[in-house]
Formats: sequence, C-alpha cells, structure tokens
Amino acid sequence: MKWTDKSWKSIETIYQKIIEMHFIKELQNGTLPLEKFQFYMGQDSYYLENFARSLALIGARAERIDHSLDFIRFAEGAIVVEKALHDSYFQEFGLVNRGNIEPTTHHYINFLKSTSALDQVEVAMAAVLPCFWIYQEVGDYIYKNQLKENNPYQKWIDTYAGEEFETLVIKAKEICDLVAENCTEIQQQKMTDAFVAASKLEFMFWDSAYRLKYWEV
Ligand SMILES: Cc1ncc(CO)c(N)n1
Repeated sequence: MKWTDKSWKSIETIYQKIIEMHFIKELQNGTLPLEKFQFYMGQDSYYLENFARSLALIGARAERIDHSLDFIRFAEGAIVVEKALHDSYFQEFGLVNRGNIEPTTHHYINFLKSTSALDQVEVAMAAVLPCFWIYQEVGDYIYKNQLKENNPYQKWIDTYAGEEFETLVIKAKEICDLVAENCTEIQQQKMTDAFVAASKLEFMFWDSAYRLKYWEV
C-alpha cells in the first residue's frame, strides 16, 4: 500500500471529526459569525507566513533538485495566498490587523518550523502534507454540500476546492510516496506520526477559531 493511503487511514477519524465541526458546518452554510472568521483569518496570516518558511526550508533540504523546485514553488504559493489575505480579505471582512499569535497557531507554526529544520526531510515533507491534503478534502466537501447561495465565505471555499489547489496536492502526495519508498519502516512510521500530529493541529486550528481561544494570561 502507498504511504499516503496508509497514512490517510490513520487520520480518517480525525478527518471525520473535522467535517463535523461547527466551524466547517457554519462556513458551509454561510452562518459562521464574522468574529470567528476574522480570528481565523488573522491567525491564518501568521500560519501561511510560517508554513511558507517551512516549505522553503524543506526545499533547501530536499535530496532531489526537482523536489527542491516543487517545495520552493509551494512556498511561493503560500506567500501569494497570505498576500491575498492582507490585500483583499482583511478589508472585505473588516479586519484591521492580524492581532497576536494565539496558542494553537503558536503550537502549529513552531511544530512545522522545528520539524522542517531538525527532523529528517522526509518526515518534514509528511508534516506539511495535511496542510495541503486536508484543506483540499474539506474544500471539496464544503463545495459539494453547500446549503446556501450568496455565502459570504464563497471565495475562501473556492480557493481550496479549485483545480489549481488540487494540482499542488497531487504533487505533494506524489513526492511523499516517492521518498517514503526509500525509507525504512521506522522512518516511514515517523513520517506517519508527523502526518497525524499535523492533522490534529488542523482540527485544533479551526476549533480554536470557533472558540476564540486567546492566551489567558
Ligand atoms: C491552518 C491552515 N492549514 C492549511 C492551509 C492551506 O494551506 C491554511 N490556509 N491554513
């Protein structure tokens, strides 16, 4: 079985929980309170910036030069999406600035950066894969199950349900499968562990936005 198939099986229950989340359901039918989306956007701006830094690090560390190019392009893509948040979405949704880095974002971006810097590069590739794959699955899921026209969050949904994003996800999955073939069982398990940890953090990222989870002290 491919590493990606095996690893998706191990996050199937996390994925099911994600699509049942209040945040996702309300994003889907357009009833998500603005304040929660604003919190999410501000945090996502920090997330995307640091996701891009992690992707660039992986690009620098990849064994194969074509994989370096792919990851450098992924990094560029994340910066372009972050720029779109700042240049248009912030204004459209009435966000003045992105605020501070709140606890879950802090956890997630530091997990990505430390994994990308210090762990085996194949493990780092596995750690960033849920950022692509879960968003594509969730984007497609929302797109197919929309309940309402004139959803204020439509543009956000289209970003991740589109073909352009799908192409990136296919590439990121292919690279993980390819590099996993040259890994030992133990190394492959470490890849899966990183994939599972990032998937849990994806859940927490939406959950924290729904709860407006700020630092308490
Ligand atoms: C938290 C999070 N994960 C993944 C993506 C998609 O790259 C995003 N925009 N935000």
